[in-house]
Amino acid sequence: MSILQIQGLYKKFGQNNIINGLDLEVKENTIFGFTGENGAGKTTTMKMILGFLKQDSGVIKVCGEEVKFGETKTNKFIGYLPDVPEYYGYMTPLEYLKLCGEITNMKKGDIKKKSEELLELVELSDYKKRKISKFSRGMKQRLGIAQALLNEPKLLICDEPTSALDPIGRKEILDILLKVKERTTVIFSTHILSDVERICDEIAILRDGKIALSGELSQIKADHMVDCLEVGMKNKEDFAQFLNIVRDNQNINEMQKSENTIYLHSNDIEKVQKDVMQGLINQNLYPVYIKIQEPTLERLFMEAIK
Ligand SMILES: Nc1ncnc2c1ncn2[C@@H]1O[C@H](COP(=O)(O)OP(=O)(O)OP(=O)(O)O)[C@@H](O)[C@H]1O
Repeated sequence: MSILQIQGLYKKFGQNNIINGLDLEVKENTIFGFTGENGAGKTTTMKMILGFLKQDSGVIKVCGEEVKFGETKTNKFIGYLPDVPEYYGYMTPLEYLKLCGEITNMKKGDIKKKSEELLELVELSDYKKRKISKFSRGMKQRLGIAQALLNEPKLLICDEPTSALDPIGRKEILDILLKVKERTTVIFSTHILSDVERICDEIAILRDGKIALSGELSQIKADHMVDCLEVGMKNKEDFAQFLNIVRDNQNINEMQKSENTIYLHSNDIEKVQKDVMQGLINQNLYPVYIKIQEPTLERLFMEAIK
């Protein structure tokens, strides 16, 4: 089932077409990486999904219900983590979550139970009675995730949750989002492609106000296989013997070597793969691995935004 559907979305600021015919679909229980260059319009799109900003035209549906600007009806399905969450620094996480629960009319008993459970999930249980003003940025982001999950949303929208964090803080957030996937769908906007590669099942790359590339990350990679076969050999001796197999292959355009690994480039990579396998069998040689290289997300991104 689709949690989010966007069709023909347009948004101008002055004379600038920021969102220009955007179509998007996010399936249930995925982590969806929404990426694009700085200023591509990611935050603008999210604000329209939340009904905070009015689109010029187009339809946005969350859990099948149409989003209407200024109305918060569809936001009952959504938990939102802004890029820089704001807090009352004098409060503790427990007090803050209690306040959020009361504002949204949760039952008293539920607030307490849910707060404890979520603080455990985001690994802040040991800090639940400390003042938020003393928290690091990463801890504030983690508390933001707990807050966004308080009402058990069907969709969690995170706007650049890792951008301002160091590698440890980033890993903590990514690990939490992976755990969160069991209970909700996550849209994760970022321009940090390695983060997308680490946790996202599906991606969309925004370019010129519309989607330049989207789909399952593994499928996109499979569709954009690089014309390069990578073969790893056990040791120098096997590597030298392997070189004799490929040295005179007319289908190989270029060879690169690194330690006991060789990269074979060709316009007919399947033919080279067959020749290499046959050669290995004939010579009774066993590679450590042999694979057609996958493109990196960075390469796909650069191609998509060209
Ligand atoms: N209220 C506004 N008025 C005028 N222009 C705006 C407004 N909000 C955003 N913009 C412009 O729209 C474009 C898209 O901005 P947006 O913040 O959506 O991009 P983004 O993809 O989230 O970028 P970043 O990764 O830098 O956060 C930018 O050029 C921005 O300056």
